[in-house]
Amino acid sequence: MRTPPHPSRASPDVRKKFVPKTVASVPQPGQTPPEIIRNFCIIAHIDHGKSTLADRMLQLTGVVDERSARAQYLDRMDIERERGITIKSQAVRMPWTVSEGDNTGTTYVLNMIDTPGHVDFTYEVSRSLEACEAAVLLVDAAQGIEAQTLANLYLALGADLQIIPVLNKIDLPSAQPEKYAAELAGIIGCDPSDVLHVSAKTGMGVEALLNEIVKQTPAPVGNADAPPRALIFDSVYDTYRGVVTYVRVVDGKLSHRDRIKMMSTGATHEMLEVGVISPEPVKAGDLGVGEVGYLITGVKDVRQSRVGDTVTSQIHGATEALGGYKHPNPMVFAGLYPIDGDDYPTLRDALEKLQLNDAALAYEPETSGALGFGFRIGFLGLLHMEIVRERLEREFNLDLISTAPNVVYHVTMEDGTEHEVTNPSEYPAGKIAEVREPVVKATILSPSDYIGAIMELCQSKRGQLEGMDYLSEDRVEMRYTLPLAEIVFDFFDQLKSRTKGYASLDYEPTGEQPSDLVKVDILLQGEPVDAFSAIVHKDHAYAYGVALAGKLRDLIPRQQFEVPIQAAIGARVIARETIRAIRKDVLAKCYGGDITRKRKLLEKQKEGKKRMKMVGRVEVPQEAFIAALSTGDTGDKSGKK
Ligand SMILES: Nc1nc2c(ncn2[C@@H]2O[C@H](COP(=O)(O)OP(=O)(O)OP(=O)(O)O)[C@@H](O)[C@H]2O)c(=O)[nH]1
Repeated sequence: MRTPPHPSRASPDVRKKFVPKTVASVPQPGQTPPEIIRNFCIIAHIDHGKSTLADRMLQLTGVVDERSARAQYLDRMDIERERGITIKSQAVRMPWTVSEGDNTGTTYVLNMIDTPGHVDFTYEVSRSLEACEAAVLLVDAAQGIEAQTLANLYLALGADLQIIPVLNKIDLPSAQPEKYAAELAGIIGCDPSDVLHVSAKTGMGVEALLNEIVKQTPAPVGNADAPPRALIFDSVYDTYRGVVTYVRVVDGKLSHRDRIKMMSTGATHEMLEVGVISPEPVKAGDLGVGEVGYLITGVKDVRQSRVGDTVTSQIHGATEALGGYKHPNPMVFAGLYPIDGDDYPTLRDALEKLQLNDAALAYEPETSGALGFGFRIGFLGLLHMEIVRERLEREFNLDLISTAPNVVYHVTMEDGTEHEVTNPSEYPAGKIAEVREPVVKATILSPSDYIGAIMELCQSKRGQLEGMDYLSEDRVEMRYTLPLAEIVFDFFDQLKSRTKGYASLDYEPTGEQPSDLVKVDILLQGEPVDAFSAIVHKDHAYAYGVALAGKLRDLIPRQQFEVPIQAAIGARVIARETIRAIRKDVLAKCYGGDITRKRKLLEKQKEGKKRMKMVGRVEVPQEAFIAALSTGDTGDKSGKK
């Protein structure tokens, strides 16, 4: 094959041919003037097509070529890909040469931040927003506005972002662009003709959207001569490189030669690398005002590089941190126990590794009389819990039992002492003056046909209607205050089934309220089984006790003696079931004198016993724990998981 002449030695025409046009004109990291930077994010309700739109933009800007494009390029985690949801935010730098209007031909640097859409990860969305000047508000043209469309819009408006309204999936036959453009324009306060129409799937309208992003997004503003300040909006653990921290530079310059300081803790670190993602990491010397990129230090644990914190340089650093740092507090707790007790050390190591990548994950060891050694784990919400559990089982090959999830209660005793209860079995005994539980502000969006069904559901879950608005003649927004404990069970499933899947839900914590709560214990043969204790509202306690006792009666096999199952509040028994005695003679069917066959049967019976847990004298099969503790399968909290 003939080697082409080196561009510098070739004739001017040939040189043109060999120097790709884009490379020459693409501004390099650290040397990009803020005037040509556009930082934006895409916000939407779950499944409205953010990741697909991001893919299309990567292709159109040439960052990912046709060949290496794969669906949801930015969703890198296996679970993200399988479930089709985004868990961690991602940021990509894309050059875009405007193809229409005033600045046609000018190349800009777009930093796109793909955000997660689920309520559990709202904190990540709010951090990503801080790193941007504009938000593309994406709405499915066949579905219209949903609860998280609104929640995310309010977050974006709160962060002072320019909102670019876009209807997606206009290729669908069921799309109703006119209707939903009017709805969208109504909530933003723009003209329906300002709403862009795209199909992330076919790519239609995406080029026009990129031009519009350049036009509408304000350029970042910052002081280039000030000490560096950069906002951490994401932080991930990489097995080979340690913690990779994603930042948006607000002032000054972050250089790979700097030693840096985390302003919330004062911890300093050596900088090993800075760079940008495009779409794979590209090393750079510096990152200047308005730029979005990553930095790598020797840090091995994401908790030392917290989302929301400000990075500055150790020498001549900034003195004032950027606002808005908030520590994500776990909202839901559950016990996780290995089914095989020998796996406890593996579970401990696995949690340690997972925490490197998940700053919101909190855990501490706990022991249960029934389940043995395990951990009490704090999660941001139920989806977070499911994901952690799935990752533990899948990535570390563990079989786990999880106890029913519960929220954090604050208990004040009559003598004035305070207790924080994250595990029902630690509920204090004695004279209680007040119990407070967390409450949330829930927003439900639904076709107006289901108002009655939603009200009924919320009432049964101790909800308080705070307000109701019609978004259009047949869509309504309902606002409720609800105890978080009622939402973490099966509220969402019930809402979906009662509204044929049409309602959507978003919620945010709003504090605590005093409530009439009691602890219900389950006793087997008079012995309390800690794993089954639950804190429930007084009005639901009876139904809960009856349902769980009934369920355990069906799940626990008959033993050689009678086993009473009781549900009790303190010393007062509220429900009772009995498992009648049986003497199971495995040899009964084995008449005749074949001794080897008899021995085999006895051996088999012994094997079976190994999978039982002894609770007092009662043998409880693992399946009984799993089935009884599985979320939302109990009494008035029934529903599918
Ligand atoms: N017909 C059609 N389908 C689309 C379009 N955009 C996205 N989809 C489909 O809609 C589904 C959801 O798309 P995603 O891109 O995963 O949605 P998302 O908003 O990123 O979801 P999360 O990351 O979970 O918040 C996928 O099955 C896509 O193939 C579109 O323009 N037209």
